[in-house]
Amino acid sequence: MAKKSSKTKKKAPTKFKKPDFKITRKHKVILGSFLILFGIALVIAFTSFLFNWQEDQSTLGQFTNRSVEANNWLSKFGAEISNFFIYKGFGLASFSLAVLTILSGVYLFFNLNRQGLQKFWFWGVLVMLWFSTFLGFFATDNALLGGMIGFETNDFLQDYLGLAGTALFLFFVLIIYLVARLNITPELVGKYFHKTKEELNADFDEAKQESQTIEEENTSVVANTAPVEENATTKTEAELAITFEKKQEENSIDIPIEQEPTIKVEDKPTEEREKIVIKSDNEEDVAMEVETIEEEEVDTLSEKLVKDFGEFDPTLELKKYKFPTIDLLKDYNAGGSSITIDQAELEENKDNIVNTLKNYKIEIAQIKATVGPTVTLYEIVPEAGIRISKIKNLEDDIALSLAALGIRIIAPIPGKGTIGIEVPNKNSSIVSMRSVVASPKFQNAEMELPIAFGKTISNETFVVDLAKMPHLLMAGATGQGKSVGLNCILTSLLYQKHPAEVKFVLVDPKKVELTLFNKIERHYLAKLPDTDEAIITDNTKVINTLNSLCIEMDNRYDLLKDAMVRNLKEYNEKFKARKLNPNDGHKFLPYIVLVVDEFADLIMTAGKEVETPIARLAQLARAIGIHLIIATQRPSVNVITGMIKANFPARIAFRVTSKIDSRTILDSGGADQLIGRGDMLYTQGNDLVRIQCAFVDTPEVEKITDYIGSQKAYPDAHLLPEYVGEESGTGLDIDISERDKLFTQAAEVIVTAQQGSASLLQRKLKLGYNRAGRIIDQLEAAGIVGPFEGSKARQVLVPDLVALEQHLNNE
Ligand SMILES: Nc1ncnc2c1ncn2[C@@H]1O[C@H](COP(=O)(O)OP(=O)(O)OP(=O)(O)O)[C@@H](O)[C@H]1O
Repeated sequence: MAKKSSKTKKKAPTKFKKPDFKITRKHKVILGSFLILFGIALVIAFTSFLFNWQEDQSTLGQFTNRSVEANNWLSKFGAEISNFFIYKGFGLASFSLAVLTILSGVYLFFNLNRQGLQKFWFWGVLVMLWFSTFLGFFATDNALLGGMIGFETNDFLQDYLGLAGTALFLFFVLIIYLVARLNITPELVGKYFHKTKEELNADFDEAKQESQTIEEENTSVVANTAPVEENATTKTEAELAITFEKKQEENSIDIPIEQEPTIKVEDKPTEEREKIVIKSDNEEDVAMEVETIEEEEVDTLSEKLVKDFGEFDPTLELKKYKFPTIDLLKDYNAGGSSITIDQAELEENKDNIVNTLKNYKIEIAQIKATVGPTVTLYEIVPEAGIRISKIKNLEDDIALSLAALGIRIIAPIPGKGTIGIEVPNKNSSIVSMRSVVASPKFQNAEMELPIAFGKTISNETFVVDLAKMPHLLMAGATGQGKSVGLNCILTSLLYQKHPAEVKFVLVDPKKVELTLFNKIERHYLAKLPDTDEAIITDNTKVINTLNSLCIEMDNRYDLLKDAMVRNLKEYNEKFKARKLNPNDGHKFLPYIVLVVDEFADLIMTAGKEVETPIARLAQLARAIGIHLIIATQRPSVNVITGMIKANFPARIAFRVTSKIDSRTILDSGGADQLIGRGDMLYTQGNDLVRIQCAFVDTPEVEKITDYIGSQKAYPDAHLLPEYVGEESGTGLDIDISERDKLFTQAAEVIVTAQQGSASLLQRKLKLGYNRAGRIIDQLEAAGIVGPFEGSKARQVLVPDLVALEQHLNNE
């Protein structure tokens, strides 16, 4: 059974592939009403043409001449169109064209199943041709009967088949129509006559009964047989429906597909139902019909929803939300380019490099400078025969000779075969957040979570996708630009993502760095239920939040599994296309970005309790749209453990104090040679990129958060699932007074869904696993759900909400 229906489902998308343009419900109503009215106009014009066609002959062909008047009720238009269809076309049979037009309008207007209409057209055109040809026999008497087409077709057939042959041919076509379309079979005709005979007999007997009581027996026999026969031939709609249901029961063993007959069939026009009933003698035909209907319904449901309501728009609730404008950000290089090229400085540095290298007997063939915002990269091509390893070994000596802070030697530059020496500029320029946000690279970024970090050494805006990272580790000594870096990340997301699309969970033990984001709590922040502040400053609460995120992760995985998709993007796309039912717990899932400032502090106070959920999230959360950004001042190995490092391929190092720290974070030196103030190295597993982090000052962040905060917000911050620590679990509460606050609500959820599962409560009430489990135990104690049954959901013992209310009142 299942095999057959799945087969039809698979085939459907290719079979019914539609062209690109989309007809919405509105278009259908407009087009439908037009067709209905146009069809009516045709009927009027055709009817009038029958009476006025001779008078109107003279007006034909003078459509543009306004002085010429036609007698047709629709004037010249009516005369022309009727002449075209009736006289030159199909004669009287053209009326069926008008009827078909009206029918098409009705189908569109009421959004009925298109399949039925296709059948109407097919058979309608056939009937029209048949009648037209048939009436062609009499065309010599009256030209209007069959029209030109009817006459010509008839003439053509007669040339080849003769008069009798043509008549027989038409008769054969009539039989095809009666059998294939009206399902009239000899048995049915026989039954009809038989029934008529029976009815006549019955009437006759009844009449007799009134006068002769002796014939009573005879009448009762007839009455017994009558209802059985009645099913096959009575034509009223209600009776036909009942007949079909009866037939359904009888056929249920033979029909090879699973059916949902009542709904599907009720949706079909009466005409369809009638057909099924008459076919009732032929079981296979009944099955085929129902199968086609089912296929149509299943395949087009989401498409139909999308057509009627459009794609689901997650931003609808805050439809008027305005993204922050660029002018909220300060332009630090107002009136000029962000880069100042000092020719003298370039010359001096070049000479310095050439001379220093000469001291080590390294000749240079070529040198090229790329000026960046804070450092200038000198690319050197050494003379032939000089080994790169020699330069690499002399790295420190060269740096010392050049005597400048922040020199970094890259030997060789990956993929280029040259050697790079980065020398800080005497006058570094600030990379403003405004310049990176306004850059086309960021504006046109087709990324899930685009972040504009700043500018590279070649002055290009550096934009990466947080969703691809998928988690970020950030380290740097104090005062080197970490907090600015975090603000830069958050600002980037605020400029690109709607509140419905991304939520932040902010952990800020320093209590001051991220406070400004409190203003956008109800727009962008996520928090635990029953907490006042969304930004977490207390280390113990962090543990609950992290565990809650783990629950959210598990819930999301369940939803993804249910939706049969692999990641959040696919899930949301499917949800937007209305292919997931919100009644099954599906909803649009925003990205969640967890930002932890001062991770070292957290590890020191909470240790393993924090590390475990962080590691778990880092390992598993990438597919379900939870991304972690962790910043720390102290990149020591007991803070950034192997487990954490393994799951954070994307790392940023601001200036650190020692080479060891640089190694801990980047797995290589270099971060100790940075110059600070936002000078950073970024790696996503392979190459190191030196970037000048964009600068966004506190007043700018304040302006942005004020701008967002002043707009209409959601009623509350995004609520994460509740997590109740293990230690606070109290086991089974039999005592009514100790019941959970959400007990009644939970009971209602369980009874409504008739499914006694803790995960349902978790989803619906956003509870932690433990709390949901406890409530289930309480529900069991209260006799609302049955006992634990292994992997199966518990049985719900209360049938509906009314019974539940009674049950609780009686306690
Ligand atoms: N990208 C940048 N461009 C220019 N100046 C910067 C940049 N980033 C930071 N600075 C300068 O460095 C100062 C310190 O930056 P920030 O507050 O981000 O340091 P931090 O690493 O967070 O320090 P701490 O860990 O002590 O909080 C800023 O006040 C600013 O003057």
